Amino acid sequence: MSSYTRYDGITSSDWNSEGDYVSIRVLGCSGGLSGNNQQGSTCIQLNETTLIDAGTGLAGLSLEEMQRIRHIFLTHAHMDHIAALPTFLSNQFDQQDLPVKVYGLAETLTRLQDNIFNNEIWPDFTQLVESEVPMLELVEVSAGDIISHQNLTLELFAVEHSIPTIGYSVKSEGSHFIFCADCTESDQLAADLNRLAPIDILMIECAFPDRLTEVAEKSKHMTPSMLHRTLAKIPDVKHVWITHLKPSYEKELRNVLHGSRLTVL
Ligand SMILES: Nc1ncnc2c1ncn2[C@@H]1O[C@@H]2COP(=O)(O)O[C@H]2[C@H]1O
Repeated sequence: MSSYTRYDGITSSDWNSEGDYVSIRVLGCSGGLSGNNQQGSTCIQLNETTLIDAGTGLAGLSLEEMQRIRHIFLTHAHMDHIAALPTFLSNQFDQQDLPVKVYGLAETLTRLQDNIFNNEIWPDFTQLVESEVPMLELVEVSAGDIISHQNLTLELFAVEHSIPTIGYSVKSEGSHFIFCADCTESDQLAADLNRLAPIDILMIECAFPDRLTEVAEKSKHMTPSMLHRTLAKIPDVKHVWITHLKPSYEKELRNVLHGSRLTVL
């Protein structure tokens, strides 16, 4: 039986009684640098070798666990989703089965190559850097792609955010997990989630309180009202995991985010 494990060790039995879903480990899902509960920013482990995003939550893996990661599917290039990628790659010197494959939209990969792996901020690990094979391979993916990856089927869908961003539907042995990444309310999001349903677990964000609706609209995030309106349109979801709370508003958001199928991570 698979289980869900959160970064702090909470397992599937805390979330649901069925439990027989794809194994997901949420290593981090904060919307920033969280000071209160040590939670890192976005990083979700799908299996022993595969992550979605490489935020500071990645630091929750042991060195040995990090050195087994060979696939990272990125949602977008914002820092809270890639912050740990450069130093994570440095830990791969002399390891087997290189390169690490990092998958993302063309716009995401270009931003990484131009602004991070440019031999100024960090070495260009897509080239040989004192290792026998390059440590990093950038693999372009697109919204609409369906990827068979090990025992998982990943379906990529575009979401509305301030830079090009994709969400991931992850199916495994009859279970279905969706990570919407950073996104704001849109008709397209509701339509895509209904098209992809039924959904066992929907991981979706809520970054700002309603009083900051204007900021949420400008930065393309969700408020509780936006989230509730979205969820009201997608009935076929068993569990909703709410993520990406901005640390400054976390207490305020936790006070208002309640509902029968909702869990705030
Ligand atoms: N117009 C804005 N006003 C205030 N904060 C913003 C604005 N645009 C972006 N941000 C912040 O910058 C952050 C960049 O990463 P995120 O999209 O997770 O969240 C964003 C917001 O916290």
